[in-house]
Order: sequence, then structure tokens, then C-alpha cells
Amino acid sequence: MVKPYSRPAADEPAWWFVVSSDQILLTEDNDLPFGCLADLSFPSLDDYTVVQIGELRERSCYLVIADYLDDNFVDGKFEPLRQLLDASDLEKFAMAGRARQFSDFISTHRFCGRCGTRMQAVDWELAMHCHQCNHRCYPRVSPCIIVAITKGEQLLLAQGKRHKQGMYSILAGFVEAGESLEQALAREVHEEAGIQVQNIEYQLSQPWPFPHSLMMGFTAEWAGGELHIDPHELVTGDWFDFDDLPPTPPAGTIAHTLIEKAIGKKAD
Ligand SMILES: NC(=O)c1ccc[n+]([C@@H]2O[C@H](COP(=O)([O-])OP(=O)(O)OC[C@H]3O[C@@H](n4cnc5c(N)ncnc54)[C@H](O)[C@@H]3O)[C@@H](O)[C@H]2O)c1
Ligand SMILES: [Mg+2]
Ligand SMILES: [Zn+2]
Repeated sequence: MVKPYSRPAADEPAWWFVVSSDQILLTEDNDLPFGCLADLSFPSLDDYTVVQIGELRERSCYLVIADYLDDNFVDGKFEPLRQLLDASDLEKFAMAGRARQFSDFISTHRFCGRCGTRMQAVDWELAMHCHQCNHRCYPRVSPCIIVAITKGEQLLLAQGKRHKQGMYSILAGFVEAGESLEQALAREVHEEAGIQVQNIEYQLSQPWPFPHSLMMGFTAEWAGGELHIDPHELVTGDWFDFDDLPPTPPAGTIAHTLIEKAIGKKAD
């Protein structure tokens, strides 16, 4: 059973996830601070919320919520979480995403959504509880589907409004309340591209902390319909030949893995 709010001993080597809003403290060489409190130039943790969020390579991981930035966190720099998205250490990125989501959860659940009373942290699981009306909240996880769709030797790619200039990706969208994954997939594909798909195959999933998605990845094949790209969500989109794709998401993203699977499957 976890004790999320237990304090680290001064001589316990641990990974430190110091989060301030959507930024995380990194060392000069873009790594996470690692070591025992006594060896790190951290201030006293008394003024901060500290949460034990799991284990990485047999060492505890501690989230320190540092929303009121303090000059005492001198060794290192606060950087956007995406800076850690390095395909060589996805475990570390996933744990940092967990830290960022827990930090966001705690800071947005200070008061009960039902009766307005101040909420208290539960000491044996990661939850916030209202002692007035017994309402209990857990960190929000939002399921999303993401799908690589092929048509013969072509792949459907689209440019999202929030994508970096010039980058194309596969279709994705949030699952709505009351929907199955299959229904969400069919709806999103129809809304965003106006087509129908078949031979839908589940491939893999990835937690995605921007802001709290759980990406569930599929491959599928075009089954019918003319391509009609939704101008509200997407800038542009088209079928691209497998050997002539525009810039796509980097290794480490589920979009990248699904694109490789879709293309590899066709090449068999
Ligand atoms: N890791 C990857 O490779 C990868 C690739 C593509 C997209 N994504 C992620 O997939 C997620 C969904 O993609 P999208 O932005 O195209 O979604 P989408 O097509 O459903 O459209 C986004 C819109 O959905 C609404 N929305 C926001 N949060 C919601 C929620 N929790 N439930 C229901 N609706 C909500 C908002 O109006 C928002 O503008 C995002 O978190 C995005 O970052 C990840
Ligand atoms: Mg979308
Ligand atoms: Zn309440």
C-alpha cells in the first residue's frame, strides 16, 4: 500500500520531480535531479507539498510541488516537460508525466466540487477527500483514440491547428462519456476526415501528460468515403505515399510508433 505523503529520509537516494506549473526542474545536462536530500542543493522541503509517486530503477520518485518558485532551487533550470521526451528514456518521461499530472490534480482540487468545502489529501492513496459530504476525487485520466489509417500504399496524415509548423500526424481525439473505443474511433475519423474505416486493430497505448490523456493506438484501413478534412480541428490533411511522407512526430510518441507499424504492415 502506498503512503503518498511520507517524507524521504535525508540519506535516501531518490529521483526528484520538482514541478512548477507545466515546467519541471532539470539538471544542467537535461536530466532529472537524482540523489539524497543531503547531497542536493534543495531548500528545506517543509514549505512544499511532497508526494511519493512510484519507483524508477528501484529508487523512490518524489514529486515536489514548487508552484511558488523559490530562488533556492538553484542547481538546474525549470524547463517544459517536453524537453524530457527523449526516446532513449521513455520510463523517465512517463514518470515525469505522472508527476506533472499529480501536481496539476492537487492544485486544481483544493475545494470540493460538490459543496465547496476545502478538501484534504488522503494519506494512503492519491486522492482528495471532502469530509463534509464525502466526495472523493482521483487524478483525471482522459482516454483518447489515435489511429493510423492506410489506403493501399498511402497513409492519412493531417496537420492539427496546435501542431508545430509543418508537422503532420495521424488522427486522434478524446473519447466522450458513454462511448466505447470503437464508437469514439468511428466518430472521430468521420468528424475529422469524413471517411469510414475497416480492419481496426488495437496496437498499443501511451500515457500522454498534455494534459492528462491516455492514448489508445490503432491501425485501420480506409473502407469508403471522400476525404473531407474538418477545418475546425485541422489545417490540412491528405493521403501520402509511404515513401514520400511529410515531417511526422518524433520517436517516443505513439503517433510515430503507429505510423511505423502501419507502413511496416503494408510493406510485408
Ligand atoms: N502522443 C502522440 O503521439 C499524440 C498524437 C496526437 C495527439 N495526441 C494527443 O491526443 C489528445 C487528443 O487529440 P485532439 O486534440 O486531436 O482531440 P480532439 O480531436 O478530441 O479535439 C480536441 C478538442 O476536444 C475537446 N476536449 C478537450 N479535452 C477533452 C476531454 N477530456 N474530453 C472530451 N473533449 C475534450 C476540446 O474542445 C478540444 O479543443 C491530445 O491530448 C493530444 O495531445 C497525442
Ligand atoms: Mg483530433
Ligand atoms: Zn463536499
